Amino acid sequence: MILAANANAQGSHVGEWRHPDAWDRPASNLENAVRLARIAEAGLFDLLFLADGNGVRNLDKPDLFAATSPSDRPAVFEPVTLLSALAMVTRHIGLVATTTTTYDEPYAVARRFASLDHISGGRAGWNLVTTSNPGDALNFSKEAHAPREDRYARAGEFADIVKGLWDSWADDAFSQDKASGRFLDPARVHALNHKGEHFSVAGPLNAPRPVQGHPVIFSAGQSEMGKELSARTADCVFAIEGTIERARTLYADLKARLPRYGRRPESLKILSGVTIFVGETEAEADALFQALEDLVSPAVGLDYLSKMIGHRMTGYALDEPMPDLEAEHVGPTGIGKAILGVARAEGLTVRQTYKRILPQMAGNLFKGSARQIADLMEEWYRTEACDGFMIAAPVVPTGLERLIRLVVPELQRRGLFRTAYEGRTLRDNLGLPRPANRFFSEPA
Ligand SMILES: Cc1cc2nc3c(=O)[nH]c(=O)nc-3n(C[C@H](O)[C@H](O)[C@H](O)COP(=O)(O)O)c2cc1C
Repeated sequence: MILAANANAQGSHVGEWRHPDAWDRPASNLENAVRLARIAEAGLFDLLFLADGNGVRNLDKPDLFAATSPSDRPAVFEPVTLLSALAMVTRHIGLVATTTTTYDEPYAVARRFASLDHISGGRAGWNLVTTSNPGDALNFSKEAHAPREDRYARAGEFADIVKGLWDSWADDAFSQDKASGRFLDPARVHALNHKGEHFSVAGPLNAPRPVQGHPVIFSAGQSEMGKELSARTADCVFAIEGTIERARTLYADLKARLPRYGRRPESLKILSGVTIFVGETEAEADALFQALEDLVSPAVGLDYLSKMIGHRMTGYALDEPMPDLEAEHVGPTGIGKAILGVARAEGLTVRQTYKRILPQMAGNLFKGSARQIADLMEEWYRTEACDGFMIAAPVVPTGLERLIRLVVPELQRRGLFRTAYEGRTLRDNLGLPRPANRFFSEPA
C-alpha cells in the first residue's frame, strides 16, 4: 500500500489552523516544513505531496480573506523551491510538487524537476495540473482562464515535451574525464526540435538525464479529458471520490484505459485522497472532528463549497436541499461532480453539504480508532478502490504523528505496509520501473 502525506503545513481542514494543537504562525514557515518532512519519513511514507496554485483567492472578500482557508494560499512556498530544501534534510521520502501546464513552459518545468531529481538523489515527482483557480490567469498576462479543452490539449503536448527533454542525454553522456579533456560525448545528445500546436522547443535540456530517468508524474484531473491524460502520461493519479463504489469505478475506468497506450495495469498507481481523523478511541476522533467543525463559520463554509463545486453558493438558504446544479450548470469539475453526486444521493441540505466536505478538501473522510481506520484502508486497497492513499491528517502535525503511531503499525501487522524503505529512488519505492530513454539504448 502506498502512503503519501498531503503536506500543506496549514492543514487541509478549513478550521484546522485555529486549533490549539496546530502550530503557531504557519505561513511560509520552513522550520515547520522540515519537521513535517521528518515526521513523514520516520513513518516510512512513500512521499510528501505539495498541492499548489499561482494566485491568492478571496482578496475581494476581506472578511473571508481575514479568516483565510488553506485553499486561499496567501502565503505558501513555491513547491519545488521548498522541496529542494527538504531534499537536504531527508534521505528516503519522495518529494512531489505541483506545477501547472497552463501557466508554465515545458523547458522550464523539465529543467526544474530534473534538478530536483538530481539534488534529491532520485526522489522527485511532478504533479501535473491544468490549474483549478481561474484567477491565476490574471497573473500570467492572460485576461481569462482558458477553457478545459484547451488546457488539456496544451497539457498533453506539454507532458510529451517534458519527457522528451528528460531524454535529451544518454545516461552515460557526461564522462567529465579530466585526463582526456572530454567533458561529454557529443554523440550521446538528442535535440528534441519539437514544433507543435502550442509549443516549439529545440532542446536539448541543459541538465543530465534525471536519476530516475523521468521523475514520477502525478496527475489529478477527473473529467474525461483528465482521465485520458492520466492514462497516456501519468505514473500516479491523485483521485478524489466520495464513496468506495465510485472510487472502484474510477479505478477500473483508469486501469482499463491503459492497454490503448501499450501500458500494463500496474504501471499506473491510483492514490485516493483521504482525510483521516484517528484517535486512541473512536470518541477521541469524534471529539477532534467536532472541535474543528466548530471553528468554521457558515460564511467560510459556503465560500469553500462554492470553490469546490465551481458555482457561487452565497444566497442559497442554508437549510434547504442542495440545488440540482449539475443540470443547470455547464462546467463543474470532476471534484464538483462528485460532491453534487453525494449531496443528491443522500438528500443533503446546503449546510450539510458544506459540512460534509469541510474535512474533505483532501478527499474522503475516515474517522475512528486505529483498528477502524486500518479496516477501511484495507477494504479500499483490497477491493481495488485504490493502490494507496494521499493522506491529510488534521491537525498538522499532531494528526500525522498520531496516525504514524497508531495506524502504521496496524497496517504493518497486516502485511499491508513496509517496515523499511525498499529502494533508493521514489520509483523504486512505488514499484515503478525506470523508463528507457526513447533516443538511446542503455549503456552496456
Ligand atoms: C485531486 C485533485 C487535486 C488537484 N490539485 C490541484 C492543485 O494542486 N493545483 C491546481 O491548480 N489544480 C489542481 N487540480 C485541478 C486539476 O488540475 C484540473 O484543472 C481540474 O480538476 C479540472 O479538471 P477536471 O475537470 O479534469 O477535474 C486538482 C484536481 C484534482 C481532482
